[in-house]
Amino acid sequence: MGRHIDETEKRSYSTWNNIKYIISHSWKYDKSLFGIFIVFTISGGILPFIGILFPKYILDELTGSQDKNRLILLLISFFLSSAVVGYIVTFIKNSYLPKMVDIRFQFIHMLSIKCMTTDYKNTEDPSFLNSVETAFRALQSNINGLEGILHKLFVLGGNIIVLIGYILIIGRLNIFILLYLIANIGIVYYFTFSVKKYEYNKADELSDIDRHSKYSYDLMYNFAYGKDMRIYSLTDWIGSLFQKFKKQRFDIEKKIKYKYFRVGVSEVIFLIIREGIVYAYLIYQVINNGLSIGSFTMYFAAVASFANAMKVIMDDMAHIRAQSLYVSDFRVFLEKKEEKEPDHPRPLPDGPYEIEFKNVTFRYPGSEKYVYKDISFHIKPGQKLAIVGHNGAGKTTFIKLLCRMYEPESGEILLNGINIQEFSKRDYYTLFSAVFQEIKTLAFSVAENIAVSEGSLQEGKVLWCLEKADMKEKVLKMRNGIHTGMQKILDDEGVEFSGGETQRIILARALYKDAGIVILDEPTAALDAIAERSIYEKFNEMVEGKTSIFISHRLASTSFCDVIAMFEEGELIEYGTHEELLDKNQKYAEMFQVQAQYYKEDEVAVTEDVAADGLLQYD
Ligand SMILES: Nc1ncnc2c1ncn2[C@@H]1O[C@H](COP(=O)(O)OP(=O)(O)OP(=O)(O)O)[C@@H](O)[C@H]1O
Repeated sequence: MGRHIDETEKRSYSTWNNIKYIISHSWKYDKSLFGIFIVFTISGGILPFIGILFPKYILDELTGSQDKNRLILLLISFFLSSAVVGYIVTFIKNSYLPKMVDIRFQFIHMLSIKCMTTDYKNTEDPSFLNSVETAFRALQSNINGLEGILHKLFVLGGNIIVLIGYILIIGRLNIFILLYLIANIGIVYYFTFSVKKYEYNKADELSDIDRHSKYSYDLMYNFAYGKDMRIYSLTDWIGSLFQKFKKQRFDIEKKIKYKYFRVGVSEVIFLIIREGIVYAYLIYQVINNGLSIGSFTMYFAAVASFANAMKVIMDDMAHIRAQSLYVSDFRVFLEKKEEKEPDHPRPLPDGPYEIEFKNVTFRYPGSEKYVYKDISFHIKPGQKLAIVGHNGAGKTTFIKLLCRMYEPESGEILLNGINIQEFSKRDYYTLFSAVFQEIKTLAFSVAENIAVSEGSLQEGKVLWCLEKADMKEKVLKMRNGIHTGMQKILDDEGVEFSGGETQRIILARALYKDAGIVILDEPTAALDAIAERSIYEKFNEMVEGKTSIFISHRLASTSFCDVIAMFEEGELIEYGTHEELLDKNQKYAEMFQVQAQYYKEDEVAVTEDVAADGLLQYD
């Protein structure tokens, strides 16, 4: 049995651990960044001192011996060194930015792969969907999240060198002034971090709001809902929902910004007190203790810059700590446990395939209600099974379990006698050609849509499948034949097929895959009765020898199957051939008669003996 994800297990990583994680991945992606980092750190560390030390010596020279040669040498060295080092710093800044974006995209790729490969059940789980939003927060901007940390780490080295330099300079002046400055700035740092922490704590709430607001936003631009929007006057309702979510977001952001504003005000007050005291001390030293003007200027600049350097480092560290929380969410998401794959997966058996549900009990995660309680049945190799039943009877759930989208709570599903969980999922999926209820085509060409599951596109095979799905003629008449784009999202000249035509393309895709087990979950719902019959006749021929499962509400279309299973409220209530079930004259027969009546009323003649033969005929 696979293990369900425990959504309550929200772990977190320390900031240091996240830093190591980011550095080790960045090293893997782009080693040159580290060489750039060393040069940048050294140049960035030297640059501010050029601006502090040279003016001191120039001023001392001017107020002292006034040696012209020495003054010229000092001035030339000052301008040359600031130009060269300044140029290196600017050049490197411009060259590392695109590299960091590239690294962020590598992490986005990791997230995308996780989203595309996670257990299917997660995609129907709201808490999982929320955690996707939260994880993405670590990747959606240059200045925050993962890339934000990388930027800060990049400048942190240079800033630390600068800070050490200032500590040495100010420490020479007075150790207590130094300690006072450190304490004062430390308090401001504490305020800043607490607001950042508050902002992070609101992230889950914001994720939830964003998910709702994104959904209503997407609806407004999704023209597939165009008819419903107009007929059911959904416009105002969806518009107001979007406004409501935007307002909720705005209110939270307003609170966060207000907290930042308050921190900003207290920062200014602390700054005035801090610098006022230190500058008063410096002036006192000049007047009473003979501090030279050159030294005064140097200390003055060092104190002003020290506070700034320390604030920058503190802010950067607060930023790294706060953003590290998002990185933790990202990592926790990536590490979310998936259903355990077997350590030594069994090789797939050869077809034809026999399927057995053995005492299967199942309910959806988080749901009280059982969809199946202890159901057992058997599909023989190469047999065509039809599953029928009212809405919500559990037909699609049967397919989800068979395709390993969910695991049974108890019981087993066997393929040729082997529990399906003993195969790797990747291998197992290759066994199925499936057409699901929700028709999803891609905005690529007809041929790509059909051959998408295979590595190579064989045009002849595509045409053959289109012919079987009764679409060849129509597609070949289009401007670019099988290379015509579907939908207009990526191709202005893309075609919009009708519901029935799209369904045929999807059927062609299932034929193209030519897998050992065929699943059709209401594949012909959008087809008219005659088209449906024609498709089924062809499919009947195509699935010969393959194990196939058909789900349909139209009993006429399932009656050609070898055996029929009727579900009701998660129980298998009837099982047998079409004729056997008609003879039994119970629920299946009743449903069949009602539908036959419906067709008759629609002036579609149903020939009794053909119906008994298993196929409804329409004149
Ligand atoms: N993702 C889900 N989470 C929770 N319950 C679900 C989920 N999907 C389906 N159900 C419930 O499981 C039961 C069986 O649903 P299922 O989709 O298998 O029915 P069905 O027979 O295929 O219905 P229909 O003919 O309408 O397609 C229903 O009560 C449904 O509400």
